[in-house]
Amino acid sequence: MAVLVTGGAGYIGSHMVLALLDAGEAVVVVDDLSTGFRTAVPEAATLVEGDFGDQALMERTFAEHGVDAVAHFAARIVVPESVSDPLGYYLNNTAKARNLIESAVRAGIGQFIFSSTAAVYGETDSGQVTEDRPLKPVSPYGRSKLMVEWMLEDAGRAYELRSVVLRYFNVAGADPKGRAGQSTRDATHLIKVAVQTALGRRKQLEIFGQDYPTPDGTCLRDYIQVTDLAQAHMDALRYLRAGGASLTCNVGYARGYSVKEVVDVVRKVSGAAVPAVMSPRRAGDPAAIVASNDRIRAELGWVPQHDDLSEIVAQALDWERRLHNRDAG
Ligand SMILES: NC(=O)c1ccc[n+]([C@@H]2O[C@H](COP(=O)([O-])OP(=O)(O)OC[C@H]3O[C@@H](n4cnc5c(N)ncnc54)[C@H](O)[C@@H]3O)[C@@H](O)[C@H]2O)c1
Ligand SMILES: O=c1ccn([C@@H]2O[C@H](COP(=O)(O)OP(=O)(O)O[C@H]3O[C@H](CO)[C@H](O)[C@H](O)[C@H]3O)[C@@H](O)[C@H]2O)c(=O)[nH]1
Repeated sequence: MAVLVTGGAGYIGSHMVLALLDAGEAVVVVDDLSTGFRTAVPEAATLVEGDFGDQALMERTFAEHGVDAVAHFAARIVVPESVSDPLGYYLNNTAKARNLIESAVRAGIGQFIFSSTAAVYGETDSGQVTEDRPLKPVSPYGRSKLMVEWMLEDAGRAYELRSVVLRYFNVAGADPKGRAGQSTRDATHLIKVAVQTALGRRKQLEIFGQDYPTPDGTCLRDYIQVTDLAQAHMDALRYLRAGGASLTCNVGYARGYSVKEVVDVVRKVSGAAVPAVMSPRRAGDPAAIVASNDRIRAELGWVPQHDDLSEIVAQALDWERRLHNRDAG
């Protein structure tokens, strides 16, 4: 038995690969290395370099490795890029996911875990978002993911396929043992940008908008640590293998931090000034988005271990230093 991880050379997928290997699972990664890194895949896992939408490749890989479950992470993930290249996003995130689901069904693989996103909700009020909230994504990225949720729902009714859809909130931090972290080139995520600024790799950071209807006028987000997120997938895998029915869950800590609060924590943890300038709002940013996590706790028994913004920032700083030393070396 093996678990197939698409996008396992990327930021979040590589943490899932570590969690699986730590649990003694056999792991096959399929990744085209478009934004991922060969070095992010440990030797104990098999890396197949290729496109997860290539049905011949996937069906061969499923058979060769005795795959019993798929964890599908691979995608394009930059919201503004999805606005300028929607068809590219619908191809990679939606059309190829359709092929992958079909390949899994043909191969008789009935267990599927899908990386969805809080972006499927669109604008919400500042309260906690429950999974049954109406879904009104405001970006092609969010829509490209929501269509995969629908395909899984419909395929689950028609075929022997059960899925857990995990809607991640804002993912941050790194493996506490320092084995993995976010290496994304030209990253746009707030915590990554802020720690790069703290370490002098960027001159300053921009705070996008300070006139939102939030306590300090900057956007509120729910920052979820990447190892806790990987654990949610491990809980989902156990649940599916035990025969659990298809399920959709948020993954977040049910607590929001403003952009200014995040920058202050980065200043405190790094001891650096972190120069920040006020900029206009960024297109497509909802004011506030915070998870309700009652369902994932109840249904999957998920218990977060790293719900501490200072710890998350310290991990991101540590990883950034390692990256720099590696590049410098
Ligand atoms: N980072 C976040 O805050 C966040 C939030 C919500 C949801 N997600 C979702 O989590 C998943 C992983 O995101 P990430 O932050 O690790 O991104 P990432 O860019 O680091 O990882 C994506 C991986 O998929 C690979 N890939 C892309 N297209 C491929 C293809 N056609 N065939 C094979 N491999 C392909 C890339 O090379 C990369 O290794 C994505 O599905 C994303 O939508 C991320
Ligand atoms: O340099 C920066 C970067 C970000 N921000 C602000 O910080 C907040 C968080 O922004 P990120 O870019 O870190 O994350 P997003 O909330 O835009 O989006 C992330 O979380 C979403 C779900 O909530 C999606 O899944 C998406 O893929 C993922 O990138 C936003 O208010 C943004 O405007 C800044 O002010 N300056």
